[in-house]
Amino acid sequence: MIRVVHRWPGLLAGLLLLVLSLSGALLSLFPAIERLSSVQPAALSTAELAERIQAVHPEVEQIRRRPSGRITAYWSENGVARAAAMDPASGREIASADPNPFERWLTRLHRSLLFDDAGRILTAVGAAAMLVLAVSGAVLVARRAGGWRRWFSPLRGPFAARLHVEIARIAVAGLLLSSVTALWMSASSFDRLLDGAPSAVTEAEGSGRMGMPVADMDMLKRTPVSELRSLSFPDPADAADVFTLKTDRGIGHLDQGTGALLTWSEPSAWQGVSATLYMLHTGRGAAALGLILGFMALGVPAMAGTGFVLWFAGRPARPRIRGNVAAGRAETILLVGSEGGSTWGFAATLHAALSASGQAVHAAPMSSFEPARYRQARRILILTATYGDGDAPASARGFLDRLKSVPVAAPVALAVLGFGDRSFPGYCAFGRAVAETAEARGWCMLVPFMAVNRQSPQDFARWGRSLGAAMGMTLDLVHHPVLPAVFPLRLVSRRDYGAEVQAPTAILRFDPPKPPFWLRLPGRGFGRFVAGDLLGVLPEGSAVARFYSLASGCRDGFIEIVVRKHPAGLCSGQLFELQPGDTVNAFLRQNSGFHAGRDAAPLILVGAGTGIGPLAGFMRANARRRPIHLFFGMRHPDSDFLYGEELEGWRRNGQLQQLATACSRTRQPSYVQDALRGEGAEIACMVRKGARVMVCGGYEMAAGVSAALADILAPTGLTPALLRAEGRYVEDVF
Ligand SMILES: Cc1cc2nc3c(=O)[nH]c(=O)nc-3n(C[C@H](O)[C@H](O)[C@H](O)COP(=O)(O)O)c2cc1C
Repeated sequence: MIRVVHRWPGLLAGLLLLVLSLSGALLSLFPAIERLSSVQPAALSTAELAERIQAVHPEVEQIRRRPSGRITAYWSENGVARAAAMDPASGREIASADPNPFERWLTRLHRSLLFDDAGRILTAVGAAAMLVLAVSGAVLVARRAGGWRRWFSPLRGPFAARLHVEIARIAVAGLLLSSVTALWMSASSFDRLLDGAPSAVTEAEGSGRMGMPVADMDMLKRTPVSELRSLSFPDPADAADVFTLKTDRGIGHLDQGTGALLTWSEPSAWQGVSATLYMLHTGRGAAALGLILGFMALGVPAMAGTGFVLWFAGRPARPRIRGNVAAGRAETILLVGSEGGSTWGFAATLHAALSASGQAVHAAPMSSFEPARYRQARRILILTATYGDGDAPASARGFLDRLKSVPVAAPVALAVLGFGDRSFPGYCAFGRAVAETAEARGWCMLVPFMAVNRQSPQDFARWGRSLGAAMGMTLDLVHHPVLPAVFPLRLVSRRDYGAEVQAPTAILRFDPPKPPFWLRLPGRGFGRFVAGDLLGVLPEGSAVARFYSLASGCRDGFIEIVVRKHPAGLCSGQLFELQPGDTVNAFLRQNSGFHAGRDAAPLILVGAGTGIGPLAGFMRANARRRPIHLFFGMRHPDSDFLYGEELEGWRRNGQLQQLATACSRTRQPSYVQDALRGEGAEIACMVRKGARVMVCGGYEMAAGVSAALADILAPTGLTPALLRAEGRYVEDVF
């Protein structure tokens, strides 16, 4: 919803906002230039200033001081009205008082688009659109960063999206201030607010006398020029006329014969607020702030450009769902938990099938779960993937906690379909946890939980049939998976290991693809990556990708993975056949849960076999020499010591502090968990001091490492579960 609120004002008012922001940024320069070029009188009183100017121009009618300090005098000469900027020290003219024609034109453009009232209404609409964009944009930035406190946390994603958010982070405060003050000024220019003109000065009887020199008038002597706004002189032919003095503190009338203060009125609170808002918007009186706001306004063209690119590029990972009914009107609520987008494709197929049978269906991410909004709902269908160790995918964050806390919506039945991969130990574990929690909370289940393996259209169709039966209808779900956008990667080198120990393994290095700039800008390129992210490889003859942890980051200039050949593995078999120059179709998937991070905390890396891949990437990227202890398990050092030479080099130059190996096919077989126990005291000490543990490898190895670590940490009162909760124990397990 908030995204829609952000998108449409931006698209509709984009051009108007460009004109307003660019003209505003240019206008912000004038108060600063004027301030620099004005002579600032030192401790001068209004009486002295008026006397000096009157000495040169006896017919002076008014003296004005601008917030920049510039003094302008107005007088008539032979019946002709004259005005000039004056030197307060000499009372002489120093420059023309006429505003720069370009400034005048720019001001009219900014205030009214060179039209009158219609233009002013349009600029007010522009200011309102800017306010909506700034508020919704701030909420979106906070969401993306993971909370308001993480406002400046590092970003990932397409270049255009990152640039858009980076600029917004800096500019949003200025844009909020500019749009609120602009709205106030528009409203007051239409007399909507109570500021109006300064409160009327009541006429007071003067003495009827004339001729007192300005230099002798007490009130003028007591008013420093720095507080002066204007001083109007009385008509020399009219004894009843008075001096009018306007200062920062109020307005008064002075008797021209005695200098006595006849009336005095101070500005109301509204006028005070109005003057402050005017100053904040124009920078008149606060030139430095004006320059800062002007600079922030320059972010608007950049954000408009990147915002348009993002809108135009759309979200390729998520298919468009046509005819999505509002949550409050739908009988069927379809909640989707997805990270890579493929589950959204299944949801779109289900949505289309149910809509075709006349149902009103609302599809939304699981993170938006809000039963109170589902006023007409009769059923909630949940389609969700599983990630990591039974974790929720990105669009389902917080769902389980919410399910546990909201009251059960009695007439609404629920069904859960899990998407996963049987090769993971926690097969569809998150979907299963959702179904179990719902049942335990007392939700009525429409059909029992079912799992879809590797995005199987057959599994999906089977679930559709049982769902249809429960709903008393025929539901044929024919799903054609949408293939991810893949890039051909060219193999540049390969190193083979492990044949002698029945573990054929290869380190494959590919050239990174270089799609053209116009594809990269909206995020349709290969993307930026670091070690620990995933390479999705699409084998020939299959629509389902296999994922490999990356052993390199984009700064290395190549893409590297470690592959073990499985006896009947389609993908590993094809990868193993590759020779330099051959290509494979692949795409990038971020895996932020398994990044080494940029902090200086020591790392304890534990890996076996191909699990060394991302760990090698962490060491290669360890330019700052943070302490890294590696525990590496292999079969035999003569056969599958992956990265053996590099490890030696990294140890020599400090990128790796300590290496412990365990070999399972030597005369004294040992495993990484044994190596860990061997150095238990040192590990416990490092963990107590803040070290982070990262484990990569097979499920059994990871289970053994977790058990060993539990024993090692027992005396310290810490457990792997506690460390996991703090993000100090992470696994990439396969
Ligand atoms: C990094 C990663 C971790 C995964 N972890 C699991 C898992 O623990 N259990 C499971 O059943 N499937 C796991 N899967 C498979 C996904 O759940 C499955 O491919 C799903 O269809 C992806 O849906 P999505 O594209 O909508 O995110 C994992 C996939 C990846 C890429």
